[in-house]
Amino acid sequence: MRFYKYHALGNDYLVLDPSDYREWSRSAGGAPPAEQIRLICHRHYGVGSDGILWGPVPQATGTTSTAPTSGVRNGTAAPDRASGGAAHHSAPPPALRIFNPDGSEAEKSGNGLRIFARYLAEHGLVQGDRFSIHTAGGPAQVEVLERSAGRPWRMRIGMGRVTFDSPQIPVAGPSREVLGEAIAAGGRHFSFSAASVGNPHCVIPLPEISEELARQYGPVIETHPLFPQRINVQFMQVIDRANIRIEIWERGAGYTLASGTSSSAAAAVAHRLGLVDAQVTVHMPGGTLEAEVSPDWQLTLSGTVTKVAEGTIAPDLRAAPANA
Ligand SMILES: N[C@H](CCC[C@H](N)C(=O)O)C(=O)O
Repeated sequence: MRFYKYHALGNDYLVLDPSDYREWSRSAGGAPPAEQIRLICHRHYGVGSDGILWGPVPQATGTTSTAPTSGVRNGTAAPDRASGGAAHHSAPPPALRIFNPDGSEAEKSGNGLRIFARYLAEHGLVQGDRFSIHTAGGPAQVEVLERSAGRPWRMRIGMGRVTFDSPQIPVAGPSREVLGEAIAAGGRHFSFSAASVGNPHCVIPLPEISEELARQYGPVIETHPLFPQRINVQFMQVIDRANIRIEIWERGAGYTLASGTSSSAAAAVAHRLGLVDAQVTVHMPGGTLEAEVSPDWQLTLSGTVTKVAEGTIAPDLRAAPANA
């Protein structure tokens, strides 16, 4: 039961390959039980991580569908809008499922995709510097930019098209673009915009932001009734037309040092509100990502991936106390 630990600007993940975990990959859900995910990600009782990258997911036999074999669990069963699981006859792109430390499943992860791309390349599971990875939130295009041995790799990821449409995110209420709306949380009023790059985001522009602000109001907004599938939250400070700074509270993960989909959503909202140009550097506590918004709202992210360690999960971890 091997794990491969990486971080992307301090947002760390464990890659678990289903071929190492037959009991789970052959189970009804085709993935680790939520309780095991919580345990493995636990910072004291487990290996510790901001999430699990479960892949490459075995493709359905017969037609080489590009959709993972089962839908998203505990999260938005986001349809694969890009290919709609259409069958095709070339080898399907490797599929990735993403789990948060609380056991919920996410449709997409920008840092997770960069990390999984490095894992696939290092293990000869893809060829060349350009390939795609299928996620429940749609396919992502990868380009390996730098792969020097023993140093962080740099990758560029096509994150797909951002949408501000309430039904796609989802945000409760009439169908509309969610821009500059009011929300009350924790006794305070904010103006927010919402976006999806496959997973849901609530972006709150403010003149001043801080970790304390994210930790105080993030959890209340994450679970606000406006957001039926919960939501990732970014408090955003616009520095100038080419730089923004965000503090992040992630759905199902809490406070994180960096987030690719959060960077994408924040850059897209800032651009949609006319606050920044199409190329934006996103500054986070863990480091910076370069985001680019195309005229048709396709998001591209570039950033590093650092390998931390690899090892074996001990059998007794799986029997740890229920209150872990
Ligand atoms: N917590 C997120 C998934 C991880 C996103 C983040 N780590 C990234 O790099 O995009 C969600 O439930 O949608």
